[in-house]
Amino acid sequence: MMNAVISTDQLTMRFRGCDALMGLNLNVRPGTVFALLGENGAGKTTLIRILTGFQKPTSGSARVCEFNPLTQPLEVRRRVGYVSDNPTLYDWMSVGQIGWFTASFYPDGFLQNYRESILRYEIPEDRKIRVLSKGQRAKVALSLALAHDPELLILDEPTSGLDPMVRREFLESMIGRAASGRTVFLSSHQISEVERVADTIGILHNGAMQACESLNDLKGSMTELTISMDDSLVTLPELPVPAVAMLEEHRGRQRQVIVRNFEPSMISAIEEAPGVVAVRMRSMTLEEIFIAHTRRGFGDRSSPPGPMFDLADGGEPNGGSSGDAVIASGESR
Ligand SMILES: Nc1ncnc2c1ncn2[C@@H]1O[C@H](COP(=O)(O)OP(=O)(O)OP(=O)(O)O)[C@@H](O)[C@H]1O
Repeated sequence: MMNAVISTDQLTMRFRGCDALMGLNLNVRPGTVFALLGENGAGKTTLIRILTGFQKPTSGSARVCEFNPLTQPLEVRRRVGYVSDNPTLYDWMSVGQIGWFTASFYPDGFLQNYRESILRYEIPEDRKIRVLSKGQRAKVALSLALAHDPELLILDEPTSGLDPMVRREFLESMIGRAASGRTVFLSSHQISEVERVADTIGILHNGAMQACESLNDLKGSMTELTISMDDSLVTLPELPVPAVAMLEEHRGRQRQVIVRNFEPSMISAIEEAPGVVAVRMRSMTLEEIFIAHTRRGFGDRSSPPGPMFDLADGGEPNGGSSGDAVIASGESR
């Protein structure tokens, strides 16, 4: 079995006036549902276009199913099903014709799988693509991408256009694919949906991977502490090793600190520090973790002295931070 279905080495994509990807190192293991999360413009589509051979990177390299998408695009496409965020289908064909046409590029079994999928989605085969609703087009695109039962399914915003019921069923079917050893790599803005199905999460921000780990590890490693101090000017106590403060906000005498590697047993050490009145800890949802990772200043606190955020001053850093921070190495691990 291969070690990584997708691997990238220092993958960099520079457009004129824009660094879309900045030295990305990524490994996606087989049999996983990997969710790539990122804000608008984070570089998700650029990464997917490189992985599918549609875009040549400025530097660095990528391998998909052990092939180079640039020099071995056919090998890659044979093994990969891909649905872009804006699938282009031949509008003048009917739903049946496009299946028949696409089947000619794939081994036997494609057409039968496609027709079964279309039937399940209740789309008439004789309907022209051009008159389909957005959701029906998405269903046709998904049916085409899945009909050759690909080793790797790459989906860019797969559920946009699908109604909630179909979205849920579709995403849950991805868990079954992963259980059978196939891999699903999807980019999404729908964090709560992703949380139900993904086992590994990558958070991309300004072209750099801020976090890349299993959902359980990511959720288990991040904690929000609310520390009440007896004076708003007292500095926060040092956190016990290996806890690291990643982001800190002031609200008068209260500090909200997002901490990596915090253990409940550390609370008493903080409570005993000078100036500390009370400490509360709370685990974070994936959505909160995502928002924290994409905030200005995240990670700056991991290399003290970090900037302080004062909400009373409109949330702007007053510690002199410039630009966006990255955690530790700034790479996926
Ligand atoms: N062909 C191009 N020429 C110039 N800039 C580009 C090009 N393609 C992408 N970019 C820029 O690269 C950055 C990343 O874009 P990308 O489409 O990868 O983001 P994304 O994470 O997929 O965003 P969204 O969630 O909005 O789809 C953006 O700043 C975008 O403007």
